[in-house]
Amino acid sequence: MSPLREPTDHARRTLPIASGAVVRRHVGVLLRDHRRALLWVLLWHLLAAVAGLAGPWVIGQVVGAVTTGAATVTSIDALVGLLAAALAAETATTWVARRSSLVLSEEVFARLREDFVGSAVRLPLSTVERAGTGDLLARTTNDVDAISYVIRFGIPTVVVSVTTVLVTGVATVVASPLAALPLLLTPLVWVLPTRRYLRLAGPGYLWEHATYARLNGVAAETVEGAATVDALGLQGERGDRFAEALRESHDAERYTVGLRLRWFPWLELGFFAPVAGALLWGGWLAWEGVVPVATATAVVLYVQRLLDPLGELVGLLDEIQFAATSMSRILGVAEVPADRVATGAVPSGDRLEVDSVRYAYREGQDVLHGVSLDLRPGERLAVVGPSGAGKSTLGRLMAGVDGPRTGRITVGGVPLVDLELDELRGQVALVTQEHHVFVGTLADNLRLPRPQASEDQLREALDAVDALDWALRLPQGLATRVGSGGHRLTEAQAQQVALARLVLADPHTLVLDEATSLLDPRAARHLERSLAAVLTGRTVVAIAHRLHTAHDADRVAVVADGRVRELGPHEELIAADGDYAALWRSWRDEG
Ligand SMILES: Nc1ncnc2c1ncn2[C@@H]1O[C@H](COP(=O)(O)OP(=O)(O)OP(=O)(O)O)[C@@H](O)[C@H]1O
Repeated sequence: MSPLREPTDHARRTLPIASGAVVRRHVGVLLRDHRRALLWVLLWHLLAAVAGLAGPWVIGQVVGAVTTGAATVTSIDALVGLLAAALAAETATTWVARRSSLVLSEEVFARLREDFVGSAVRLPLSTVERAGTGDLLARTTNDVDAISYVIRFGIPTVVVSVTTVLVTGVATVVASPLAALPLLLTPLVWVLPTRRYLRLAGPGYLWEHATYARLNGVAAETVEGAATVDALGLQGERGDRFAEALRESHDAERYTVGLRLRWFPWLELGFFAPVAGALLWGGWLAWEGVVPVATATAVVLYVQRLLDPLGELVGLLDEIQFAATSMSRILGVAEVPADRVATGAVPSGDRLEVDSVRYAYREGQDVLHGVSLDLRPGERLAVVGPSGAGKSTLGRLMAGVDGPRTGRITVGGVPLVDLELDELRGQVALVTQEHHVFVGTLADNLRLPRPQASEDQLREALDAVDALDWALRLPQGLATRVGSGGHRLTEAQAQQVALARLVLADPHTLVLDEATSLLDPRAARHLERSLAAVLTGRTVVAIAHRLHTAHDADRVAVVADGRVRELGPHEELIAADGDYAALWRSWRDEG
């Protein structure tokens, strides 16, 4: 039983899957947008199929002439000449037809891929985090590959096969409706098993795809966390997870292979029954003199000509079914609702305000319960509290990464989620330990927040974070390629690049979440200097996991159980002798 018929927690948390109707509509739009090219492709294939009809007809005439004794050398020569001309015409039209359908499928695939990339890069961060990278990775790789195969090879084959089957089928019936009767055997044998197969294959393939997503997720997580796996000796545990994900994939593949195995024998029967029927029935009709030998021969050859295209079509039906589920997964990415809608409102001032904010990662489980905070421009606010209290969540909301479930977080009176992302990043930014260096030059990496920044501005930003020296010493200076496969930057250098980007983005408010805690102490001290340079003159919310940073702040907010318990300057909170004073004493005593 496929687990997707009863959605599991995993299935609920993955990205959406588009319905069959959406997939059909989208395919309709794709075909409509390429209808001119499609019409040409159909026309060429039609010509090729018509040219292909001449062969069996000529052979039928030769057999008829020989068996009735009416053959002369001249008439046979003329027929063979006709056969050669028909073959040449078929070859030429088939070549043109195949070429035009390959060009069409490449265009359709390119469009689909561009649409998908467009939706994928617009996905809200919180959605990607909740779904895990595995699901998105599987959609970008396995699903795109499955569709690519069907579009590149499937569309041309379907067009060729359908036109050949239709044209040849019509020619068979026109040649002799009576001799063509065995053609009916195919649908008779196919209908029921194929309906059953198609009904079960859709959910089966969806399940199979979901298991690939899990497998990709486990693989990506293991590679990303390789150092942790090594340090904590988690090889066994990761191995077990792989085994479990593989087992599920194996079960899903077994299920779909089982479906195919039960369907294929009926297909085979449907192929060969009309050929055998046409031979026996046509032979008998000719023997009895009901139809001429030439016609019976042509009909048998026509029916036999149907075998290849029908075989291709049926083989593809399975691939198309598989690709249709991939298509639902790819189109599903576009169904994720935007987590912000820019209203065009312009903030008046730099004041960040948090008003009665609630937030839940999972429905019905709030982790922030009505938080309110008013940041004074230029101040430094430390947010402290026990682990799991909601500090990082509050930080993400204050930086506009996620929107609150209820309540408002505004800058200059405008909710953060009403701002364009570019505009938002110029107002407030989150600084974490994650600092990805993208593949490209160092200058490309620095220009991400400000594509128009001049070389001098890049140097100034690097200088501000004390990184200009090493940057200029790189093999090609700022033009050095960095990121995966390029010049390797150290952790501290990568963090400095991230800080220099902040200088270029120039937000008035920064939310710092444990910015330096993963570095070795020497690098951390150096980085703290760089960080201090970036912080100067800005409003700062520091998610303080070590209390000494709280001591230096203008005000301290104590967060516990998703609520702000205390708020005020360090000295005042100590004097009040509440939660903060207790935390402070225990930290000082440990120190
Ligand atoms: N991505 C997530 N999905 C579901 N729950 C989450 C997620 N991130 C955090 N939580 C939960 O939200 C609550 C608040 O977590 P948060 O990380 O904000 O606390 P914190 O005070 O920053 O803790 P720490 O100091 O340990 O980082 C915790 O109960 C945590 O388990």
